[in-house]
This record gives sequence, structure tokens and C-alpha cells, in this order.
Amino acid sequence: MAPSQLPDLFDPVFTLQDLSVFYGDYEAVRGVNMRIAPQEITALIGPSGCGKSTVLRCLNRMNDLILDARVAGKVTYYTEDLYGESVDPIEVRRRIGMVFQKPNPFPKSVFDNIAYGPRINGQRRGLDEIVEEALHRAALWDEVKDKLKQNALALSGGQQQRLCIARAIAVKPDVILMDEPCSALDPIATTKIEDLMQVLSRDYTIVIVTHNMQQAARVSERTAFFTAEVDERGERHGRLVEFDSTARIFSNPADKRTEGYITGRFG
Ligand SMILES: Nc1ncnc2c1ncn2[C@@H]1O[C@H](COP(=O)(O)OP(=O)(O)OP(=O)(O)O)[C@@H](O)[C@H]1O
Repeated sequence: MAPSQLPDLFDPVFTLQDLSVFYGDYEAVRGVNMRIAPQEITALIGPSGCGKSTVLRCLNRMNDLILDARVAGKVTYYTEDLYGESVDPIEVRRRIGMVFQKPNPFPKSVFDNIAYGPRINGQRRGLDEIVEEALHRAALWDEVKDKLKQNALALSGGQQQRLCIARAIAVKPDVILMDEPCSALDPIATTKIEDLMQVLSRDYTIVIVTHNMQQAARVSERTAFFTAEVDERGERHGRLVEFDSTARIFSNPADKRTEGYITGRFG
């Protein structure tokens, strides 16, 4: 999509205002402002340690689970303060699912992996349909329809990752966060996940952290480039340098640091 064809972000799913994240006294990410559009793929790229995963984890309060992590500034989900007192982090993580770098199916059957979330949510009926639909949506049904009772750990790495995507979908999320979902996969499995992401982005908002710039360029509509700035005391802080349409970031970035990174001259 050409830069000018991207819609303006009037109704973002997430609005990050002056977001900083601390681990103890260490400010890992400083002053991030950005808005994330619905039903698009937004990529977070940048050199190692610039805070991409930290920012991603703020979007479904996964950082709450890290001892010592503290978030400052504001994250708004539609119109709601995601860190507001009345917000239930468990419900947040149901609506905003996450897929990790390493496929992490439970050591259970394929069926029970997918049915796990709905069961926890009290669902007892219609599980067969839910499991089948989630597997269809994750482009895995044809490969596993005769293996629903088999242990999920017997699947290939790429199938396991699609199973994890199906597991995320089964609880009917609104957003899927992906933290380097293909880094443990071979090129064929990676292509399948990328194709799947494109299909899923018609129904879900997707935010992906990736080290692979070609992947960001292939799959995303918008790209955020982060870097780590070193302060006067020698401490590194993750900063958002530039956020724009992916077409512009990769063809005509506004900031020299972005250009240096995408042309491989730094990072
Ligand atoms: N649980 C943690 N406790 C303390 N410091 C952390 C923790 N997680 C991340 N950090 C630090 O925060 C900074 C940002 O890390 P983060 O993992 O978010 O960066 P990243 O850009 O995703 O890196 P990579 O591309 O290598 O995965 C780094 O300096 C890292 O060491």
C-alpha cells in the first residue's frame, strides 16, 4: 500500500502517550508516543535491546508478570485506560492475545490445547466447533484434523506455532501480539505464518516484533523503528525514532538513524 493510501489514525486501537517502562531503577524505554490502527499489521523493528518486546508487552499488561517492571505514561485501549484501577488484566489478556518466539504448546492433545482457553472461560458446549474454527482460521485444520487427540508436541515447529495462533484465536481476541513468531522456524514455515498473518489481519489487529526487516516490509502496513539512545551516564534507553507507513519507512524514511538501520549501516 502506498503511503498516501493509508487511512489516518482517527480510531486507533491503542494510543501510547509518553510511555516509559522501568525494570527497577532502569528506564528501559523512554517517552514513546504512537497509535496503532485497527485491522492492520504494525511492525516494531530496531536493534537488539531497544525495547521492542518491552513495548509489546505493555499492550496486554504482560509486563505486570515481570517482577520489578513498572509502566509510566498512558496506554489507552480504544477509550479505556489499560492500566486503570478497574481493569482486569486477565480479561485484557483474553482480548489481546500473544504468540511468542518459541512455539509453546501445552503438553496436551491438539484439541485440549485449543479448548483450554474457552474451558477456562467456562465454556462447556460447542467446543468441537470452536476448536475446528480456530484450526481453520490458523490454516492448520487440514494438517491436524485426524490428529486431534495426538500430543501437540509431536507436531512440527511451524505447526506448533500455528497451533499457538489457533489457541490465541479460540478465546475470540480483538488483537494478536506476536513477539518474533518466526524466529525459530524454517523459511517454508515462516512463509505459512506470514500468509496466515495477512489473512488474520482482516479480522484482527496484529502487532509484531521482528528482527527480520524483510518480514516487516512484506507483512506490515505500518512500521515503528526503535533504537537505544545512550545518555550522559552511559545508560541505554529505548526510544521510538520514527513511525510511519511501512512503504515510507523502507523507501524514504525521515530520520537518518532509520535509514542507517534499514540499509544495514547500523544496528
Ligand atoms: N525482565 C527484565 N528485567 C530487567 N531488564 C530487562 C528485562 N527485560 C528486558 N530488559 C532490558 O530492557 C531493555 C529492552 O529489552 P527488550 O527485550 O524489550 O528489547 P528488544 O528490542 O525486544 O530486544 P531483542 O531484539 O534483543 O529481543 C534491554 O536493555 C533489556 O536488557
